Amino acid sequence: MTILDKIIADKHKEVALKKQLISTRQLEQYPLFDRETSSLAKALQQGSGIIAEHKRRSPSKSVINHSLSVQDVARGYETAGASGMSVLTDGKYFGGSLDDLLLARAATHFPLLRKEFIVDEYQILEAKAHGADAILLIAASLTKEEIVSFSAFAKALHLDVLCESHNKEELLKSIVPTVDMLGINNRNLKTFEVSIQTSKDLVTFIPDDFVKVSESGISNVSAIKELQPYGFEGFLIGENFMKTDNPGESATTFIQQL
Ligand SMILES: O=C(O)c1ccccc1NCC(=O)[C@H](O)[C@H](O)COP(=O)(O)O
Repeated sequence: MTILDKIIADKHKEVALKKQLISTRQLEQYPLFDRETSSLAKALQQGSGIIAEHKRRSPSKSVINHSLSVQDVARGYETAGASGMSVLTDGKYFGGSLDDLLLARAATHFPLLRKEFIVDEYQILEAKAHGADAILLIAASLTKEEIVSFSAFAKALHLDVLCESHNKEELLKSIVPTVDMLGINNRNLKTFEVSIQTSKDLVTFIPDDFVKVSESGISNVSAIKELQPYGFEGFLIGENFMKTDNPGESATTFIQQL
């Protein structure tokens, strides 16, 4: 069983429990549910292309940073000129929560991605109700039919969709018209090794009408300069910023060098 299998098995149980407490109808009545969203895909094309992540810990790094307030991190990223922010909302493996998303929303106006392991439409409603502009779909844990239906559901709520892959098979099943951004995740989930070569190898299979995003293991500006000629317009960066005392300041220095 891989770490992703474990996370997904837990996620199914978590969603089933939550549904007993808060119905989809109640989620639709949350004040933020009717908020007008902004497009993360467009922001990537028009700005720095950096999606800066809030990430306290992860299966590959037990502690990254637990001492910061999410609203300070969010404000710092927005001021730095990031095109958007990824907010991890998984609690068990990443130390995140939907409250993090809500606080990041309250502190900023730029596009927010709910970074979650989505297995059910319910989580897409939660994303919208807590102020997200975009959701992540992980091809490794979804069927093609689920990618089609979840992305269509998100688009109907005016949320952008980033669908991420680790290999060619996952990428090919992610090529769906209701997906806006196709992400290549550079982290091998069996070994946790990261290599931006994965992005370079797989990008040839991405049609030009999708925004191309490279994710994970980006730790310097030269990686971005290497990836841009391959057509990447989005770059998801977590640990490199979050491991510092001031992620916003780190993002500022990084973006100024682009
Ligand atoms: O980061 C992990 O260890 C991880 C393990 C299992 C599933 C997903 C995982 N990470 C999620 C991400 O995709 C990254 O947080 C994101 O791309 C940023 O990566 P990085 O810049 O390397 O922190």
